[in-house]
Amino acid sequence: MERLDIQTPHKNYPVIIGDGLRFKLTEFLSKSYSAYVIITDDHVAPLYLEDVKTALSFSTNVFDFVVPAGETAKSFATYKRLIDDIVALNLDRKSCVIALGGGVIGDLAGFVAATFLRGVAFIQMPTTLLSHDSSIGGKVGINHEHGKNLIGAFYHPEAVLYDTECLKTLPASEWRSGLAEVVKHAIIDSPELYHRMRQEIPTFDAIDLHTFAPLLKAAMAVKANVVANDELEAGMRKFLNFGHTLGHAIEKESGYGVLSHGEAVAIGMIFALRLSERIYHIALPVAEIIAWFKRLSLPIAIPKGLTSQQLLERMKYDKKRADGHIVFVLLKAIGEPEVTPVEDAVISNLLAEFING
Ligand SMILES: O=C(O)C(=O)C[C@@H](O)[C@H](O)[C@H](O)COP(=O)(O)O
Repeated sequence: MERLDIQTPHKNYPVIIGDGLRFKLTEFLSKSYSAYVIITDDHVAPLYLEDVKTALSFSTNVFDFVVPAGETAKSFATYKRLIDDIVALNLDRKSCVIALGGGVIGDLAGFVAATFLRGVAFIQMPTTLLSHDSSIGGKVGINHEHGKNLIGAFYHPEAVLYDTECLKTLPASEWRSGLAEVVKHAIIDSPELYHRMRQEIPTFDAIDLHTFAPLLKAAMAVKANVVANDELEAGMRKFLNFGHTLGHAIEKESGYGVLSHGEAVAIGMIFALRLSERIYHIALPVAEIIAWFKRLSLPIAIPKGLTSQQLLERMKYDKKRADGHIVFVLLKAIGEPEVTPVEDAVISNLLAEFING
């Protein structure tokens, strides 16, 4: 079992990583709660919900809510349904929400926890590779018709319990999605971690959980360190958004679920690398990264049918925008991200080239 400690000005909490944590969940609860509300989805529920309920069987107040799997669950409609059902239970403020699932469930359940009775305790139990990222740092929320994650809060969990046994049942598409964020953490962190990952995960087929586990922990440590230094995204936390400015626009414009979050971020990273070269007049190892992404089965091109105008307009809703400009996380070198406003015309020209070539 491994442990990372997240320390922020507002909250300290542990991230526990290990096999079979769902069976011993109570060992990691720092206190008991008046009720437990498990929120999960219809892919995860048949696999792991009963295990978690069994671990909580000492309590007579355990409730579970199962939502449809996928990004579309991060909606006002699903949020309202959950809040209506939870309010009807007449629970008190000593209740605890448990998010059992991937990034969508963590964001949605976390937003329910942050807003029900102005905030109740919340535990993240990530079950996917992607949620190595989203479960840490307290970003919770839902999507809006204008874009991803536009409604939300910073609301930390009491603990993150990452049962790595759940990764064994993940489909390949979920592995790809999570892999993109693992790789992102290396690219923004340091040449050392980037080279280590390139060597140790040369291809998608070469991944085995045993050798991958230390890399996953290294990616989580990058995230933990950034969050500890900039809890509310006033500065360096924006670096974690590398690839997301275009990635979120692609996800939204192609229709949630067509590409996974990680796949859209992979394309966004390639675009941000090209934009970095253009704006800073530097050479980055873009060809090397493209070749690596291809071996990892990650997409590198904008899906057919999307136009530069459409993506530009969508990016205008990005949360990083400032003073009328779309803001990108660019790279001066591997491990040297920088937050930079970019003129619409520059984005638009490169998008057109990216789409056509
Ligand atoms: O935790 C963060 O900060 C991140 O930006 C991590 C991202 O990888 C993650 O996808 C996040 O949900 C995006 O946040 P948003 O603020 O752009 O909605």
